[in-house]
Amino acid sequence: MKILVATTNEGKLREIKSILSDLDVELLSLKDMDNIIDVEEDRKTFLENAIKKATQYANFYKLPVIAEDSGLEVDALEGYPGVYSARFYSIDYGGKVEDESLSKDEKNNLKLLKLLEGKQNRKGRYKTVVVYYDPEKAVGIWTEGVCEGEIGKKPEGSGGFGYDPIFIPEGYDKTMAQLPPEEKNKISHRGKALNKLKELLIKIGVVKVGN
Ligand SMILES: O=c1nc[nH]c2c1ncn2[C@H]1C[C@H](O)[C@@H](COP(=O)(O)OP(=O)(O)OP(=O)(O)O)O1
Ligand SMILES: [Mg+2]
Repeated sequence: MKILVATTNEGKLREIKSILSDLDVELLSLKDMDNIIDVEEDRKTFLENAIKKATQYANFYKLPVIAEDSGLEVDALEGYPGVYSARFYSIDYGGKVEDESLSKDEKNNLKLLKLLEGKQNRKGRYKTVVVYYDPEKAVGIWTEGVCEGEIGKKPEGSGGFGYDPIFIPEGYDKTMAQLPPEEKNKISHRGKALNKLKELLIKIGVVKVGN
């Protein structure tokens, strides 16, 4: 069976495909589709945004879909960036970063480090909500994952994506970007949520293990 991994984020796509690689399914990406629709993520929670992405993509492409909404919540910033994580650099909270020579991820990380300058409490966590939705069978499942950690003082490492160069997982003394992908997938919010989803999909007979 085919499942569309409906994300525009290459880093997420890579990790989702790797974590689900033991399933007997063909994982498609938006690049395999003839045309790409844009889903506005205007909801207040990861769950609502993930449901919106999963249902809109699934109903448009008439395929079972896995979609995800995730982000970083920082205690000293009242939980920001949260659902604004992808476009944190461009929102009013904490000011905007307009240096067009930087990538979106670099602008997000620069803004976060600036807002945390001199702050003792650097605790934060990655959160994700993953939604599986099959419009034909009217099956919808969602799972969530959290990875506790803290924000480092400067970017380190070249692995992963997004906030990984400044996110130090609990129990580690290096950033997520300094961990090999398989190690990140074992401890990450995404790995936890997708392994829960895998278990449920196998339990209800939607997928099997083995290629
Ligand atoms: O493991 C992660 N390591 C580092 N950063 C991460 C991670 N997981 C989410 N993040 C950050 C990246 C992005 O700035 C935001 C997700 O935003 P989010 O809207 O869910 O994804 P997105 O817009 O990149 O792609 P899409 O919506 O098409 O799935 O949180
Ligand atoms: Mg997004």
